[in-house]
Amino acid sequence: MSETKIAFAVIGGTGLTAIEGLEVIHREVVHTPYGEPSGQITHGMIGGQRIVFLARHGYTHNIPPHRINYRANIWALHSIGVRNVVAVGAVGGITPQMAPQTLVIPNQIIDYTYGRSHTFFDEGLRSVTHIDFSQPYCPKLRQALLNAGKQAAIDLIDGGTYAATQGPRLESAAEILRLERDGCDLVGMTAMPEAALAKELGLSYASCSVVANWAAGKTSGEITMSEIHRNLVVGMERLRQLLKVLNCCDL
Ligand SMILES: CSC[C@H]1O[C@H](OP(=O)(O)O)[C@H](O)[C@@H]1O
Ligand code: HPA
Repeated sequence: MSETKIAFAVIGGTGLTAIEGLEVIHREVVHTPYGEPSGQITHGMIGGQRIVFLARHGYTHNIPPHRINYRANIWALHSIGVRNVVAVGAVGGITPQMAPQTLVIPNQIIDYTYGRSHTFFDEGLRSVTHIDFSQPYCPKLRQALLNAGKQAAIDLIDGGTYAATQGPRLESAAEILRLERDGCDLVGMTAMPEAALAKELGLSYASCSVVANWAAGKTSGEITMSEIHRNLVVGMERLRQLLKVLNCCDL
């Protein structure tokens, strides 16, 4: 375990395979009982704070959402002393306020994924353990992110329900209408089981979702990767400014 306290970990997704401006201290290989994480853990400094970074899809973005070893990633972060996890994810916007380039701090999740290794309580002495998941995201860490937004003058949407779909394909327009009827505001493919695994290990976990596109059927025409990447470039720069002032000291 590292000597200096880690203020928080960032799990980066699409559009965030590295944090520009992060002063890298070292990279650490961590093995876990659940297999290998998505890559090495990068230790560094941002805004005068010690943080770690892990690229969820790998540093070359070669692991699709349904094949990510979520258990290894969360276990690895926990094992090196991480207590606060900021999960960054690209999402499609479903409800009208969720326009491309917007940053959202979601407060709820609905899980539509299947076939993923989704729990640490699978076998052994504590196999029958049922964690409370009424608040999937840590309210204190969410508030810290919202405070950072105020401090850095970055508009953030406070709250929203994230639909976690299986992918890797995007959704049909009818699927998005169904998610909307279910009460979802955003759609992405990685919040589950990541959020639940973090909670099983007692980590504070919150997310900053960066809206990359209008979800399927919300505009005419197809969703293109070039549109997604263009919007993520803008959104991720705002995210970087947010991370610089994020204060997790009082959590
Ligand atoms: C069309 S991009 C879809 C891809 O991007 C998101 O990844 P992440 O959540 O890791 O930023 C989404 O969940 C999909 O995996
Ligand atoms: O429209 C989307 N659907 C699912 N995941 C996504 N990640 C970015 N955009 C989307």
